[in-house]
Amino acid sequence: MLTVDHLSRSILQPVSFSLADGECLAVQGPSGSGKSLLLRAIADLDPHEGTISLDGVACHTIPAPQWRLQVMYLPAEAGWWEDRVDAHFPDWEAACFWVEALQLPTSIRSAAIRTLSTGERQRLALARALVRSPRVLMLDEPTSGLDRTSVSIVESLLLQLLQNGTSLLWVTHDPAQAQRIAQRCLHVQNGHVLETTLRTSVIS
Ligand SMILES: Nc1ncnc2c1ncn2[C@@H]1O[C@H](COP(=O)(O)OP(=O)(O)OP(=O)(O)O)[C@@H](O)[C@H]1O
Repeated sequence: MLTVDHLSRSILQPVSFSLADGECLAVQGPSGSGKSLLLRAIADLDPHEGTISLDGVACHTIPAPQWRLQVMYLPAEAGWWEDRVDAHFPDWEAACFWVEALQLPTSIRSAAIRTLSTGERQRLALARALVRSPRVLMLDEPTSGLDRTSVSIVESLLLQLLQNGTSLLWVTHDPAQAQRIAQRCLHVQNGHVLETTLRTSVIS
């Protein structure tokens, strides 16, 4: 269980909520409202006030890199620091499972990052996160650059992850997607966060 208690930073007003194992919370709100600030603070990537804990262990009590492996933030545009794809995957065999699950060709291994489409890079970044098996995965618009088929593939895969106990915080600008993936939603507006209940259940 992830617990966020009076978390605040810069424009982000104090927010408290919890996220159970295997639960998905949608995060919605206008551009510039503070959604990424919220997720980055939870990943302990930026200074913040308040307490964040995972199964009762507060993030400030463990080294930040260790926390970020368990409570992982995947930005809308992931960073790439090497030219070739496989240079970002220390264990390519393990990565293959996720690469194939995301319906990317395994030949992508030897591709140059700069030659990939936005959608390919987006799915590859997701594979890079999934191979590390985070307990909580925070996704910043993970399907924004994808066609409908790829969106369905990503949603189905993440649903399986939920069923296996991974927790998700999922930023989306698509209200229909929020309805499909989550039962609860955090609405962010001018740094204020309001929790609401969504009507329908997770993806079928
Ligand atoms: N490190 C920072 N310190 C202070 N303010 C910041 C910082 N990073 C971003 N901001 C500002 O905080 C506001 C919220 O930014 P944020 O990136 O969280 O928006 P967002 O809701 O994720 O928007 P979008 O949907 O466009 O991605 C913006 O006005 C942004 O300029």
